[in-house]
Amino acid sequence: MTIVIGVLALQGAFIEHVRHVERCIVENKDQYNEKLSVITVRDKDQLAGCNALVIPGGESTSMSLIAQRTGFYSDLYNFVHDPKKTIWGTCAGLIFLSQQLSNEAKLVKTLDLLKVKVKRNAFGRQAQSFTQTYDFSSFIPNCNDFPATFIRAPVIEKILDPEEVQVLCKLEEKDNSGQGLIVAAKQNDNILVTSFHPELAETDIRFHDWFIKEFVLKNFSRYK
Ligand SMILES: NC(=O)CC[C@H](N)C(=O)O
Repeated sequence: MTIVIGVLALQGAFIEHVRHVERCIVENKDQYNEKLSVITVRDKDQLAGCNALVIPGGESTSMSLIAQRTGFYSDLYNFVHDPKKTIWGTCAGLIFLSQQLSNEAKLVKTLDLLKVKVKRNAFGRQAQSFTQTYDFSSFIPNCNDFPATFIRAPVIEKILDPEEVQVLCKLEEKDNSGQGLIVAAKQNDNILVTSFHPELAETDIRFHDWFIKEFVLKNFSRYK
């Protein structure tokens, strides 16, 4: 049996995720206890064959509109709400998964999964995009120098259910209310979200490797 990781390919930076997962499979296969493959997902049939789904960065309004217009929204909704499935949303993917948006909420019909309130474009416009090295070693072993790219990135403003949602990374910068900016979190043990783009760290596959080991493989063995 092969575990299939799908990357939602309606819009946005999906190919970079596919390449990172492919590299993990080639370079780290000896460390994985199951066979893995990666596919792009554009329809119900492709989704049906997946154990995990990565929702990439891009534009959450477009992603949601395309999903609704193509009739794919309800299949996506059911997939992400199934605890047997493993989910990772980056940037627009995080927005698309969230329950509440604090700004421009009417523009995005979300998948209503992640129990948080999110602020879109929290760092400003495209020109304020940046890449910075962060220490993620509190949740990814030995990963103290990861280049994280933020592009019109959202932040998590509020955790709506602290029992289910755990903050993984909070930046020291503060928002208007003096809160640190939450840029990575997990819900239960099968849902990961990041404001930034680990798939844009050109030669660095540590984040994707950690997602595969910590989320995809563990969640698969939980329901085996
Ligand atoms: N890089 C990104 O995914 C940007 C997200 C975009 N600002 C949105 O609201 O969907």
